Amino acid sequence: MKRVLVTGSSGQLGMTLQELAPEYPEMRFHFTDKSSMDITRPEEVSLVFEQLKPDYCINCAAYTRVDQAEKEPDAAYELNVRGVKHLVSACKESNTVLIHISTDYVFDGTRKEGYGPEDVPNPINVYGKTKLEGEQLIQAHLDHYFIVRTSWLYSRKYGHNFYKTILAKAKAGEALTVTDKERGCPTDTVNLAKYLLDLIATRSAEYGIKHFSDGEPMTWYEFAESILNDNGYRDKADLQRGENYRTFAQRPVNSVLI
Ligand SMILES: NC(=O)C1=CN([C@@H]2O[C@H](COP(=O)(O)OP(=O)(O)OC[C@H]3O[C@@H](n4cnc5c(N)ncnc54)[C@H](OP(=O)(O)O)[C@@H]3O)[C@@H](O)[C@H]2O)C=CC1
Ligand SMILES: Cc1cn([C@H]2C[C@H](O)[C@@H](COP(=O)(O)OP(=O)(O)O[C@H]3O[C@@H](C)C(=O)[C@@H](O)[C@H]3O)O2)c(=O)[nH]c1=O
Repeated sequence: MKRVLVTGSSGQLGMTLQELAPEYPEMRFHFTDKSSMDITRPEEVSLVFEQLKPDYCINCAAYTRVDQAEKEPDAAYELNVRGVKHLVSACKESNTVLIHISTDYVFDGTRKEGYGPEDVPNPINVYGKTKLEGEQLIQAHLDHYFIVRTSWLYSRKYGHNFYKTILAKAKAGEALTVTDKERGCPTDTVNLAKYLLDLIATRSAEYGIKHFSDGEPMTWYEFAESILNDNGYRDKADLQRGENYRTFAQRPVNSVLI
């Protein structure tokens, strides 16, 4: 029986893992959120690790507000770098395999082709910079880890994401203007969660950096179109291509993961 500790369990990926957990009876899960294990508090992290002695820790806790991170970089750093540092120390102490989730936004997006795990990151916004620093800490201090970079993550059910924003706006009858200048691969949290749990179940993958997405490159505009189509709103909604939507952070033009 593998003991699996999950952090940030009330986020969209964490909630999806909770939903899928019964399908993996060979694992004993311990789901934590900010109130039961705040990853920025080293003493809380140590205590949970000492009590649980997890074989694996899936880190779903993160600062994910890309625009807001430009205004409060320290808050993003606290969670995505310092929080990760505390997890790294605890994993080292308890001999726990860390499964950490990272992002396509570690790349600058200037390549024409997709980005593979060996490509050199060069983040262009605060969120991406803090996520890259988190990755680097893990690589520097742990031998037994998976850094799984994913992209354009969405859950139809849980949390805040582009999918739910677009659908809510369409349902409210709001006009939608969506950029077609950025390209990436949307990823359903259900598919990512299965990939992560299968890493544990099969124990066949080599440690290191992995890329996981649903593998279908598109622009945000095309993603909005497909969301509306899937939900029967394509004809009813007013969807335009355009750059009117106000953002603070720069985003990679091409962040397709391969
Ligand atoms: N969303 C996306 O499009 C993408 C996400 N990723 C990565 O995937 C991972 C999961 O993302 P996602 O599920 O979307 O993120 P969410 O923002 O949905 O969830 C993050 C969770 O972390 C929790 N959290 C915040 N502060 C702390 C803390 N101090 N200690 C413990 N938990 C805390 C949040 O709780 P609360 O809400 O109470 O603050 C929230 O439940 C992240 O590493 C993210 O960087 C990668 C690519 C794309
Ligand atoms: C909602 C909306 C967004 N946009 C644009 C803004 C931006 O360029 C792009 C995506 O918008 P969002 O702000 O919803 O998504 P964003 O927060 O950039 O999503 C990112 O989140 C982090 C956590 C990741 O790790 C990334 O993989 C990626 O999923 O679409 C529009 O043009 N119109 C709209 O109505």
